[in-house]
Amino acid sequence: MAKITLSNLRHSYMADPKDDADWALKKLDLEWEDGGAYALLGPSGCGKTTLLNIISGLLTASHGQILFDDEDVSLLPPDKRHIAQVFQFPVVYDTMTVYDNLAFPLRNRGIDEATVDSRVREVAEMTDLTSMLGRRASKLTADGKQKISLGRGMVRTDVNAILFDEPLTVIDPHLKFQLRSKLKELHDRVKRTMIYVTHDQTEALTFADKVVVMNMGEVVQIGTPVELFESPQHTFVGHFIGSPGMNVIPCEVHDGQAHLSGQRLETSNKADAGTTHAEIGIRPEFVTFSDQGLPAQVLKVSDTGRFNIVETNCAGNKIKLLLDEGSPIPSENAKIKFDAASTRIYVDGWLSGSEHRHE
Ligand SMILES: Nc1ncnc2c1ncn2[C@@H]1O[C@H](COP(=O)(O)OP(=O)(O)OP(=O)(O)O)[C@@H](O)[C@H]1O
Repeated sequence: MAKITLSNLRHSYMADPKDDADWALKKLDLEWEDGGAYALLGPSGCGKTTLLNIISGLLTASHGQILFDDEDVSLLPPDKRHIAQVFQFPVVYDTMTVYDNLAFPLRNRGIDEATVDSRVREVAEMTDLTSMLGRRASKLTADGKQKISLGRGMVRTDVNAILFDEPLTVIDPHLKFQLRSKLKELHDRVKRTMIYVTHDQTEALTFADKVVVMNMGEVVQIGTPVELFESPQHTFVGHFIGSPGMNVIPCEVHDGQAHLSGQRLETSNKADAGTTHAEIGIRPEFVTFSDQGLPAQVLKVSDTGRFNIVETNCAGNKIKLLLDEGSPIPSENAKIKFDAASTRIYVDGWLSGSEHRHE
């Protein structure tokens, strides 16, 4: 197990990168604690796989360093880094038994058979494979095979970290929930540094203690699931996390205060000095119908079971509300109100006044 530090890391696939867009990874400085459960979350193309490959050594970064427990491993080949990786598609030897598949990484390193046997049985028990140890891997379903991959990722005790690259892609939707919870449980038991890459917020938020949210090659926020929900540092985080995501509404700024349709809005922060145009971020959970609010027209109501998602038009902006089922929805003369403590001003996408603001 190891603490992993990324220092001043950048990567471009181009020989001569010129502008910002030429970098698959912009400047990254990160520290992952020993034994932590992390998720790397972001849309397709944001640089997740590039970063995983740099950690495992399949790719050498154009700039910067990667350290395991303060030792620079930037130039070490993959087999010297002691990283276990679980990929999107199960990597199993079909002709071998489940037992032999799980034993493979250990036998490959010359571990004695008694240790192999006890580790294989322990990991099989954790991954619910005990009753299948004698079966050929080819006889298992896709999720069974992916459990073998997970088991193989965990069977070695000498790994610095286990990397999961979208490991639930091939799993049936109804089994995803089961495997997601399993992974969390496995982390709690083995306490290894685990990094889970996904574009699915539910997977990231269920698994990780801390989520690293990436967009266009940069980290926009690192936080616990609650922090990402309650205080998004960037409109991207607000919009990407949550269902539906945060409302992001252009507004005018006078003397640091946000105005919408000529009305001043109560917000939890002020706009940076000199700002005239900005955006308001407010989650649908914190918008309500109220006689004191801004005039809005109800466009659509979607019933999700426990909640209603109400889409409104307020001064030309689409604003969503998330209401408990049974909460009244006005049929005319609707007015909406934002909860002041959860209404934030964002400038150039970043939370106004925040230290995290991009330089
Ligand atoms: N081998 C490569 N050569 C050139 N460009 C690449 C290569 N691999 C990735 N890229 C580019 O680098 C950027 C980041 O890609 P990366 O695969 O790391 O993103 P990702 O977040 O893992 O996306 P996905 O979820 O689709 O795999 C993208 O713009 C991609 O087109």
